Amino acid sequence: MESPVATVTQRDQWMVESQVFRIYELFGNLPPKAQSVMIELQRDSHIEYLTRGLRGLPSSFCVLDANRPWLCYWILHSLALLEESVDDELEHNAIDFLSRCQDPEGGYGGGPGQMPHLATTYAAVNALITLGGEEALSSINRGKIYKFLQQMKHPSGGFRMHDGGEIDVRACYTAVSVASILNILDDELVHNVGSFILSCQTYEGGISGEPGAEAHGGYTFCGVATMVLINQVNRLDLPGLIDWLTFRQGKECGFQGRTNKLVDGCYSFWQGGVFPILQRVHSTIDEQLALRDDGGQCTKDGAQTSTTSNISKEGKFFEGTASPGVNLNDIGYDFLKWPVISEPLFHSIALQQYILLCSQEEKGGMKDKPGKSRDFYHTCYCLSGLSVCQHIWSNDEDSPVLPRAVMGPYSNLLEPIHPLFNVVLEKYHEAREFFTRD
Ligand SMILES: CC(C)=CCC/C(C)=C/CC/C(C)=C/COP(=O)(O)OP(=O)(O)O
Ligand SMILES: [Zn+2]
Repeated sequence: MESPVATVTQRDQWMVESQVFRIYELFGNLPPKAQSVMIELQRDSHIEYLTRGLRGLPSSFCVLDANRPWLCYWILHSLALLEESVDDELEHNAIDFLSRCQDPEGGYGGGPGQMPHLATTYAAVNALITLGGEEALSSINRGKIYKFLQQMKHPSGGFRMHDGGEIDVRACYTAVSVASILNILDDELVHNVGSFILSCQTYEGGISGEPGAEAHGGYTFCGVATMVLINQVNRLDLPGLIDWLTFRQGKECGFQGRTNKLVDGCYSFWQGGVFPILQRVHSTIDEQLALRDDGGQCTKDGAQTSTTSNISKEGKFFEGTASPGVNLNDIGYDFLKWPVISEPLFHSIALQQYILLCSQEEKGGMKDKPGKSRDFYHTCYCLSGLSVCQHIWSNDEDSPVLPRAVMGPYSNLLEPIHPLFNVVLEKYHEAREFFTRD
């Protein structure tokens, strides 16, 4: 039987060839001026668009009234990726606003006085971590957030988005991501989360929002990142996941969110962002592939059916409890040191071309695709995806990014992110130090 590795590599090769051909066809048709303008990241225009958005936040987003912590995160994270800081007044206003979104009983709502919600809690916490500094970080009431997370925990193992709300993979990710980055993740919160996510991996290989639904990029990122953070990534069928994921990069060079749908700039992160995670769990992938070659059953609980004793360092599975000797709250930090030996399984230059040529607005901001309007959500996730593409060839956080990894001039280079939390790496380290000191 042909090895699944060979299949992935072969398909990857075909994909690369067709994309390279397609992009030169597209790019070659642009007038020379447009080529040089568009291939460059319009850094100043993006900064202006984002800063204007942040200034207008208190008054101009009535239609997104329940999403204002998200707007803070999308804008602040985009600015941080562009290595741009905000002035003291804007920073103070953002901290003050987010503090007013914090529920006295724990968690953050979509606006002051609104019911706490896991998605806006994730957004608020990531926004404050992105701002950094004593005022922002100490404004987060971790004890109350822990209580809120306990209240959202459902007997199935999953989490509800809010009181009486939906139970899905997004809720698992936002709860686990917040708990992990704030150093409050424990066995009680983790109990059966892995089984819930496992029940959402579909026959296609990707992950859906809830059992029985369709695999989708947004939920796939959430599911994979959560499984790593709870040390259970080996329970997923990783070769199946890679197969699904690699086929989501289309001939337009961008990613689609699900089979037979159109590509969209935001999936540059939701799909593209899974690859740097997979690169760090290569030994678990190899183990699952070896199990297939051995004729062993490569079930979703691969570690349990392994015929070998060679269980990889990362992702040992112990249901309901942390693996002995593993501190759950250290996984996100240790993950950064896990060795990267495989090359990315997608075409990172082609994706940068899609982002810069098709998603970028010359006047600032990014969008789904040509013909659509720019918005802060797409700006955040296109820039996050662009950063992933540029840094994916670097083996560790200290090795420099080579010019050939960056599409366009080297000045296009963005700050690196922590792949599991999607916050700028430097901001992550500051938060880690702050929340682990006693
Ligand atoms: C951290 C966090 C809260 C993550 C959210 C993840 C995320 C983006 C989920 C996507 C949800 C979804 C099914 C969109 C489909 O939209 P569509 O039908 O308009 O788009 P499509 O045609 O591209 O599938
Ligand atoms: Zn989109």
